[in-house]
Amino acid sequence: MTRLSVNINKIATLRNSRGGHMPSVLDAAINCQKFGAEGITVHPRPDERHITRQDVYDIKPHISTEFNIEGYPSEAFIQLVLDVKADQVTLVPDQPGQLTSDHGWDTITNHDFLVDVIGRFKAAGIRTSIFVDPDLKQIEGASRVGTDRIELYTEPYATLYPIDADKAVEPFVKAAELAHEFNLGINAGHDLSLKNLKFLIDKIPYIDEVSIGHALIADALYLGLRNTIHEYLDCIRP
Ligand SMILES: CC(=O)[C@@H](O)[C@H](O)COP(=O)(O)O
Ligand SMILES: NCC(=O)COP(=O)(O)O
Repeated sequence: MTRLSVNINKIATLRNSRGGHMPSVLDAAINCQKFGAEGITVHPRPDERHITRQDVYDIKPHISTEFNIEGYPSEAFIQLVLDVKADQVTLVPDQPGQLTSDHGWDTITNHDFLVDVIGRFKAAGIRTSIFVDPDLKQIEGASRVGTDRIELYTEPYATLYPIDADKAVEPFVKAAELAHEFNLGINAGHDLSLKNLKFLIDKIPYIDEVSIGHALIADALYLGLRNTIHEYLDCIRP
């Protein structure tokens, strides 16, 4: 059954815009779980544009579901994740100045690096996921680096979906089928929304987890956080 992990980066964006503590990122983590979220995702970027390192420490004791920490595996990031012992770490190949995550790993050229980093997290009992494009060569490369899961980068799906849903989802179905053959767990995320989520789940029902933030927090401005989370859950389990 697919789990919904709510990414609360954008709560922190709003909080940081005034330099204070409102809206509370911790309250958001607590309430998202109370409203039905089955995980909390944060991406503490090096510039702390939204989620800060301190947020990660503040949130951890209040996670009653699953804590997924995303980021580029710099030594500082690795130590942070090991220190708080996240339930899952999602490795993304982001450069510090990137506007957002916009591509998956080259799992072939980064093979040795990923094997080393993944091995450190697995030795600590932390589930690993690596951000990948729906490229069959990269999925095959992912099967060789020891990761527990992949996370399919779904922005291309979300962009093409309104134009041609079947064409948009096709590469993701093929990538998921291959990952399944390799016994890799399958997460998905980036630009998923109330518009495109149900179709993706219908076509790939064995997705383990979707992590959704930007659109969900935007929807909550109009629907409220409780109703929004319920609507996203209804897309996953109608
Ligand atoms: C990895 C991914 O696709 C997103 O979770 C990413 O963390 C979004 O980052 P921003 O919220 O900084 O755009
Ligand atoms: N891994 C994807 C994620 O956590 C949230 O991405 P988005 O919904 O903010 O685009």
